[in-house]
Amino acid sequence: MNPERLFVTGIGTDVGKTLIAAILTEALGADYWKPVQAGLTPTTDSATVRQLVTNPACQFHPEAYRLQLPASPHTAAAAENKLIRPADFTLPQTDNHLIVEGAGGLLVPLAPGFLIVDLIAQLGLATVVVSRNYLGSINHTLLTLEALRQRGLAVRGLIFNGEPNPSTEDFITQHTGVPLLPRILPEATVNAAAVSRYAPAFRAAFGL
Ligand SMILES: Nc1ncnc2c1ncn2[C@@H]1O[C@H](COP(=O)(O)OP(=O)(O)OP(=O)(O)O)[C@@H](O)[C@H]1O
Ligand SMILES: C[C@H](N)[C@H](N)CCCCCC(=O)O
Ligand SMILES: [Mg+2]
Repeated sequence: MNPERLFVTGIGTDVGKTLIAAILTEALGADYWKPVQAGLTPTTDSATVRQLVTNPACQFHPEAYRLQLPASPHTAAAAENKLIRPADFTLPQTDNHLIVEGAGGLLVPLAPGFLIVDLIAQLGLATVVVSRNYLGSINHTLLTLEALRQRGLAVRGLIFNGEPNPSTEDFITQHTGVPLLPRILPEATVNAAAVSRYAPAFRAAFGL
């Protein structure tokens, strides 16, 4: 069976990509890679996923760029007199399933003329899109899905995270025809137990 190689993107920053990357990593027993980490304190996304995952099959690959400033990666890089180079991004060597987490949303800049969406295309990965409900999230979700469609990039599934909103979710689903993966509810505590609870539904969704 071909391993799943998925890029977790979202409709913006703070929508739950790291939580969902942890759930996918746990569910598939996958490797995890965050190519660009902007902001190192209080913690990194890779360290967070490490804490949330208990499946011993999971391996963690080092970031290509670790930048101090919690800002857009192009800004965080400039603050350290660095320029992010597309050639520095090559997929980690593994035969395992691989979950890759972006930074912010799809059109976040890494360098002049090089956005997160260009990185997805360069790596040749299918996407998982995370949407979180807030007023304005319909527009952000449709724009994200349209940008992927225009570039011919595959969507393995859309995940609604947080407080459900049936009217919003039904419109997005019907308008785009995008496949859905299991939804994530608001969790009182984001911890390994919560991640483990969602893993079986995701294993089933991936036919595992
Ligand atoms: N379903 C949920 N229930 C409770 N808290 C959540 C849920 N989803 C996300 N959070 C919390 O919301 C915050 C932002 O989530 P997360 O860090 O996963 O966002 P992100 O999309 O990965 O952001 P970034 O662009 O910085 O990588 C975190 O504190 C996370 O624990
Ligand atoms: C610092 C933050 N948590 C993310 N790592 C980067 C978010 C970049 C957003 C840029 C933008 O869309 O304006
Ligand atoms: Mg994250």
